[in-house]
Amino acid sequence: MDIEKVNSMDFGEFVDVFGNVIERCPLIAAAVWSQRPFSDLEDLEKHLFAFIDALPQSGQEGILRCHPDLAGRELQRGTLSAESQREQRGAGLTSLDADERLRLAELNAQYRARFGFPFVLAARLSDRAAVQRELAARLHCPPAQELRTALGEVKKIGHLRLADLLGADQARA
Ligand SMILES: NC(=O)N[C@H]1NC(=O)NC1=O
Repeated sequence: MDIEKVNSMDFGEFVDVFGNVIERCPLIAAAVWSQRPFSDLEDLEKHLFAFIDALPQSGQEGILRCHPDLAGRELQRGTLSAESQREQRGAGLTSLDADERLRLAELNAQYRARFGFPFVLAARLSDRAAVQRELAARLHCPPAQELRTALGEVKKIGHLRLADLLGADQARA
């Protein structure tokens, strides 16, 4: 998919295609649509991320709260978004044994109790051992620093999802 195609999308198509670049936050794609035309993929990404950066802390925390836990109940129930399912499977989180699942559930709960939002990590850049290690380490970070780290992970996830969307059609072209 090239940038001309992106710039020619009407609102509905644009939100359909880019609405889950930021997990379960289609409002962000909806907001940047009116900022077309984009000069390239990086420009589109810049607008999406600038929207996140401009939000008050409550909005940024809201974005984090839209993310499902890693190896959490939604994975067990099969109710994840297609993107999240792929990412979590890729990191080996669908094949944890019972002890690993329990340990992650405990750490996820401690993290949520401390910060008030779920632990977010770009699973595609990680694996099951690193997820647990990172979660245990980030549990001890100061809240303001942790909010910045978590939003950085949201952007890494978004960057990879955008690359998938724009790379997929290039392969077909
Ligand atoms: N909690 C969390 O990090 N979830 C996200 N991470 C990722 O790579 N995909 C997700 O849905």
